[in-house]
Amino acid sequence: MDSSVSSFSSSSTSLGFRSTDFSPPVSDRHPCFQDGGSSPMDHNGGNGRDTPGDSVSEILTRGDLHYVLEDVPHLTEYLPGLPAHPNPLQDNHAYASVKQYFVNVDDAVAQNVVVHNNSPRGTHFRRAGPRQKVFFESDEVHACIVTCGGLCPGLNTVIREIVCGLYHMYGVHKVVGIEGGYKGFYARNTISLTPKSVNNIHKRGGTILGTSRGGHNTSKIVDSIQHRGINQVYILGGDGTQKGAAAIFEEIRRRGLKVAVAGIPKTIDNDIPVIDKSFGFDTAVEEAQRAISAAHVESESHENGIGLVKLMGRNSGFIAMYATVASRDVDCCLIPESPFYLEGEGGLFEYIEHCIKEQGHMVIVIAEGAGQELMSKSIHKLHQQDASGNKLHQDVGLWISQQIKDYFKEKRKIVINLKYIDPTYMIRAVPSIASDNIFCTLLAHSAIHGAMAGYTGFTVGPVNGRHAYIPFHRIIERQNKVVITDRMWARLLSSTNQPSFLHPEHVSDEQNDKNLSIQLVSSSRKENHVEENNVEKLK
Ligand SMILES: Nc1ncnc2c1ncn2[C@@H]1O[C@H](COP(=O)(O)OP(=O)(O)O)[C@@H](O)[C@H]1O
Ligand SMILES: O=P(O)(O)OC[C@H]1O[C@](O)(COP(=O)(O)O)[C@@H](O)[C@@H]1O
Ligand SMILES: [Mg+2]
Repeated sequence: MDSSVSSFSSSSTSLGFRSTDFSPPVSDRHPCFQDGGSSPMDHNGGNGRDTPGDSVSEILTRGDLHYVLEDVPHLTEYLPGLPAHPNPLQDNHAYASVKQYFVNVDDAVAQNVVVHNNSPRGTHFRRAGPRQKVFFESDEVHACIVTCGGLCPGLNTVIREIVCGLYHMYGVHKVVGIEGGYKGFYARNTISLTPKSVNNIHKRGGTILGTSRGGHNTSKIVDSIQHRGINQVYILGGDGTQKGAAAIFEEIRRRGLKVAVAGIPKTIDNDIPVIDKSFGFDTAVEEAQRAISAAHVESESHENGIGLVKLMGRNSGFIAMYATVASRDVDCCLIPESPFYLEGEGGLFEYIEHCIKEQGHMVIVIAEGAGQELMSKSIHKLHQQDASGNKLHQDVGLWISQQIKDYFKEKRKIVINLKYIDPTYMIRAVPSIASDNIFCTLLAHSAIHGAMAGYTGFTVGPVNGRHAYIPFHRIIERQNKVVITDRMWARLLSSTNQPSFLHPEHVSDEQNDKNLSIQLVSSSRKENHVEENNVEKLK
């Protein structure tokens, strides 16, 4: 068996806000495995669940060897009489021949696949994929798709694949697009989406539906869903959007509606936790290479040339980090997770001077959220937010360009040639690359299979390479950040040779241990050699 997918096979103790007893074996009891298809049982056997309507955020099941399943809700929890039907996929000419096409009902994806002898089995998520039984008949489905937040390469691909997947796999013909993000539910008309109308949209950047920030009014949105007779809601968006999706799901459940809510995580910042990666991220990193290459060419062609590239990354520096490691033309990468300082020993200016003296040029990549604290010390600006409540950053690229120019002109009397490239919107407005298109297709299909099978209140995404249904609360409880004590940041430090920017006076006793590993790498880089045992500490 694949180490990242396991099947639950023991009796269990129920814990958490709601609980599930999986004994006897789930596969005997789950409606998806029942022939009649109209059992009133709930999706885990009608046992141990709280009464419908309770505010629930966690569904935990525990098993042998500390197995934990963090499950997602199912429509039958609050609609216990809901009939199940055979999955029409079994008669689909393309899929009928696939051996074991339907996933086992108790298949789960392990969050942690690195194990030791006797280590606990740990947290698992329900494996995504088609089930033998569905809880919607094809002609009953009225699906809608909405895209929210910032743009991201691949949005149109996901839209296309939801429409085509519903149509071709499940015979669903009623799919509408909500225009302009969440507010479109109550302020705009819907547009009909058919395989024909979406056929070529994956070749375009952006979203054919439009997007927006702000405007999330839960009751107006659910009123609109109810009045339009929509029963499957596919929501594409980042952390803010998934919070909104969670609120919509809770309200739908409170009203007792037969409506499945499926989230598809979208953000080029890659700041969504649990999942391996968000779609469009690879495209953004690829596109960023063009800007970095241009910066490199410019910097190499001028005396004391400095190419400075600003990349997106509000709170997380993944794009900057991956673009840097991929390119190898970058001498310094600055991200929000790794504070830096400008002047003095070990500071940015000293390193820039070292680079231009040694190489004659250098390339700096800076994430938009980096250095914000430094900047606010020198520029006094009111705290501003966008319509969704996200903090609006000041332009760190412009600011740091000016700081570098001023320092070398006034304090070092060195003429430098700095070219600032800001491709931030270019890297997210492009169409997705082929690998992201495949990723988007799988995400769309996983979401469709989950909704058709009656699951709701979930976000779909890859966990250790396997698609899983993840409860909303796990997605929205925190943001994914670059861990500067992990190996990837060490790879970056070793590739750029940049300093760690750990100013001695900023290293508190409490942080000493954490920072030690970074300092070790920083000093060992001078010998062009990173000891394996130090790298181990970076994990
Ligand atoms: N805590 C929240 N509760 C409900 N809706 C939210 C919340 N945060 C953001 N939203 C809504 O989600 C949408 C997108 O959020 P935003 O933060 O702009 O982008 P992203 O989803 O990409 O992070 C907006 O319409 C916003 O109103
Ligand atoms: O100018 P906009 O459209 O608000 O977008 C800017 C933001 O969008 C992002 O690219 C992605 O953010 P979201 O995932 O929240 O959409 C951020 O890196 C950036 O700060
Ligand atoms: Mg966001």
